[in-house]
Amino acid sequence: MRLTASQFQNAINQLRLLPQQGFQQVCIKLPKLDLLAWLNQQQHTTRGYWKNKRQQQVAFVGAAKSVLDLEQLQSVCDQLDPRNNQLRFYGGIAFARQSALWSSFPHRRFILPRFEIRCDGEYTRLFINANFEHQPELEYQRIEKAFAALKPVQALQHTPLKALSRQDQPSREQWQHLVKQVTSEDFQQHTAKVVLSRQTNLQLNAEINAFSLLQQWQQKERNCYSFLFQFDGVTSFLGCSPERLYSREGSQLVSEALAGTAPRGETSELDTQLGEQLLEDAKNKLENQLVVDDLTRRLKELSLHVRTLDNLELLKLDRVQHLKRRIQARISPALDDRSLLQALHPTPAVGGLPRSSAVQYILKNEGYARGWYAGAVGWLSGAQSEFSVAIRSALVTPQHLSTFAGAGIVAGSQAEQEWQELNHKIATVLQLVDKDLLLD
Ligand SMILES: C=C(O[C@@H]1C=C(C(=O)O)C=C[C@H]1O)C(=O)O
Ligand SMILES: [Mg+2]
Repeated sequence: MRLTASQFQNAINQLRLLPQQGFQQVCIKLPKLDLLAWLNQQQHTTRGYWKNKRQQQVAFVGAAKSVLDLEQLQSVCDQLDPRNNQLRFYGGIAFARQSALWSSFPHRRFILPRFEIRCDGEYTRLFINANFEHQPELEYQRIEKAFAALKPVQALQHTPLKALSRQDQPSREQWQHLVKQVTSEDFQQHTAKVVLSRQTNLQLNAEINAFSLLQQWQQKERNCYSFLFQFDGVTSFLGCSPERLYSREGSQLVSEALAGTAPRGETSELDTQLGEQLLEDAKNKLENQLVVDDLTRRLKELSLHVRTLDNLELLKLDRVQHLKRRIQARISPALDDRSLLQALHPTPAVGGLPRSSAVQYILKNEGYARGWYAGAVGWLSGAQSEFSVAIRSALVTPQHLSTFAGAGIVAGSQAEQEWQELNHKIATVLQLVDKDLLLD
């Protein structure tokens, strides 16, 4: 990053002219740079990355403010100016259960980064954020220190790796048992859908670079959100998710039901055929419809007006294609992101229906802690926000990678087919880690 000491000093002088209270921000124009490569060089314990489907991306380091619980999140939402879409808190909320593996990813974690570099195609800009809730002079010292620690960008290296072992939780046998239980007549009478999931653990022969992995992954999945969060300098949660939880611009809210899956075809004819079959398939349509119904019901309780677009669309990804229905709503300006997140998450695309019994079943039976997998990740500001459902994701430490996949189990689901659906969903990342990794 070519930012001179005098440019930085100018920015600090600008900051001093602003009211020395609350959260403040200044911005400097930069030449274009590779954000993931830049992030890889930084030494700050908090690092993160976000890219939306319009290819607008941001890399951030350090934290001017951290939010760890609902009360703090509420207080931040209350403080944010409803006309400002630049002061942004990035982070996420977990699915539900935590474990030692997820120790730096608590139930909720949002940060106002110390430094953000945003790149939206036209401009590359550095934002410096300040938190004047405490002593301003101390805050200036922190900013100086974080600035002094910034490192110049260096190209990312993509090192080939080998997986030494693979372990699935639940195992194939356990999966068969769970699917049988959920599809049984008795169970179906009270719970129509449970999204069962699996954690696949890989032990690697050498150190894996999370930034390089994400760079390769997002090149394969351009129709996706792309994200990375690291809060302890070591453990990264990253992924390329096709699913929007919601985005909000003022009182306009956009959401979607993304559920129902088929693999991609090897030829374009086969691919079109698989897509057409998916659009007509009763089990997959049911998976999707249950998400539509629940999201519209919940949004109706919160909104002034809700509209579900009539047509089912296909969303084509690297290894799978999905059914998608768009949903729009007009919300009251008084409704904040804390309330929206609480109302909409977890949708039946990752939990099930009814929510509470499906989630209880998942917690009791999956046999591992989902952590931030199937949670919600994104950012919020006063005027705007954007959240993705954290699927197609992985938790990465230097020699270990856990990746996750779920499948909506409804009446008519077959255990073996659903197991294959999980494999299709993780194929993109597995092949990037080790191109010889065989799917079972
Ligand atoms: C839960 C996941 O995906 C969800 C399940 C789908 C399905 O079962 O068809 C499709 C998209 C998502 O709603 C995942 O990828 O982990
Ligand atoms: Mg499915």
